[in-house]
Amino acid sequence: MGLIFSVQHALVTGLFTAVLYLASKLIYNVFFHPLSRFPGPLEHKISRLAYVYRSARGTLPFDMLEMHKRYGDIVRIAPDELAFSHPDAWQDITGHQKGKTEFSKANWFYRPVDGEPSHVVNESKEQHGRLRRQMAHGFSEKAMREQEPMIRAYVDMLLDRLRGFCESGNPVILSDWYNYTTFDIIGDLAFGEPFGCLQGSNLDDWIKGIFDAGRVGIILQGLSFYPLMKRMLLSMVPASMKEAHDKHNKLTKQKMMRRMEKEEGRPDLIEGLLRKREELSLSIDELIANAEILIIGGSETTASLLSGVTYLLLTNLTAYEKLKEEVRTVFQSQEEINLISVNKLPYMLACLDEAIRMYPPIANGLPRVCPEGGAKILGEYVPAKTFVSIHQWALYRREKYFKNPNTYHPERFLGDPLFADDRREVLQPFHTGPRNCLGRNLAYSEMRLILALIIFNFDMEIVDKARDWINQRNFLMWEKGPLKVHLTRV
Ligand code: HEM
Repeated sequence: MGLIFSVQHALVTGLFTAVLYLASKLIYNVFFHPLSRFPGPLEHKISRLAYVYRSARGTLPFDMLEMHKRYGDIVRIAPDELAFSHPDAWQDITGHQKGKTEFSKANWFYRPVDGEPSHVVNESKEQHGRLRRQMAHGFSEKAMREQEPMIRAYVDMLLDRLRGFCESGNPVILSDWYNYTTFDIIGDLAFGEPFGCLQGSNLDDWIKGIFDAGRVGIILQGLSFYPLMKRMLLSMVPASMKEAHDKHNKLTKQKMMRRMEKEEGRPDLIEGLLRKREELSLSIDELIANAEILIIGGSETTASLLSGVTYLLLTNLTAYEKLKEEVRTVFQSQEEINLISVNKLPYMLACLDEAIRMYPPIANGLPRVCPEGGAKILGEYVPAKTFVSIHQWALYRREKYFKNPNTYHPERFLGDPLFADDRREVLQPFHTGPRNCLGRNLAYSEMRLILALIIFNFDMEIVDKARDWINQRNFLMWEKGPLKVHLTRV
């Protein structure tokens, strides 16, 4: 009897203490936390759960727009995180800090699994600088000129495969074919060999492994705030998943070994790191991690945008007709179209920029950490260690920065007076500052080459069922459905 009473007593006391702790934490977060003066929805101020829930549901970009509309340019989206939606936020958070400490990247987001090898995107400041300098060689103008024949060969293969569909009369899932092309190109540039996607008309298993890992990554990011639960779940990972992971790693290692056996001086994106491997103390796993991040960052982003621009053109026929006219007037044969000559297509560039605005490949915020001593962002003092982010999709859909933000108007990038008050400097899809995208020029060149050649060679019509294709959820990447298009040879 006495024992039962003691156990009951201990349970009640434990429960009471837990409830008291939680209640005081909630009250502290709302009223006494250093961020309590910033506005935001109550459920976001009290705990991280609301943010995790919106990310896991895939609606974070759209929810962020609603929150910024309601609470303004600065919103408290978690007890320890602020989201900013203003052109100046780019410089304040991601820009060069001129004599001040830079914002670092948030570990919970960039390193969701402890002990995984680092790469250029999640490295600490010093090693990042060294890696970036080396990798930059592969992104130079000279390197890109040398890479062009290889890139062109894959684009020609894409065109050949698409011609086949014209003959069959069936619609083609263009979103898949863009993915096949960009994966094959980046496979060759990062590992020295394509994935065979264009050849086999499907995504290689190795790539599927990367996508699966991405999905798991989102869950692990959210769980970083609940370490106990994370440890528990990680200990329950089924053997089959571990085996798949090991198989993926083995295949990747073989790929990297094959690349290392290739000739020295290959003009690709990994050569710079291989050349200085010892100086940079790069293990084979770190080399692989860098090649993998190039694959993820350099293919899905570009393929998404190509799908996005195609969808937006085929559902905005005035813009589509104008673009056709431009491409088919400037060029008389497809041999004239190359990485340099695509610069003669200003309307196409505007079409791409407007598509990036409406369908940015990286739609959510990539969280940074406020440095020691805190920082001023948009004139407000933000304490050290606060997570801060800029959510691109929400930023680009605000009326205060873009007139008619929900409709497709490439003209806003061509000086049309109707859009004179647009704040175009707000559009920074490749970020700004010392950690901005290294592949920006490559991405633009690749997208312009592919789009110009497709527009030159085919007339396109979207299949009716694909008309609401753009209504997608977002899990760091867009959950793209099949973009079905009828193609006719010109
Ligand atoms: C439309 C296409 C693309 C978009 C929108 C895009 C966007 C971005 C963004 C926002 C970042 C910053 C990431 C962060 O701060 O965590 C980034 C970094 C990076 N991107 Fe891209 N990217 C694109 C295409 C590419 C391509 C084609 C490559 C190369 C194959 C590439 C390589 C990189 C690399 C290496 C970094 C890391 C740079 C550093 O940390 O110093 N990207 N990209």
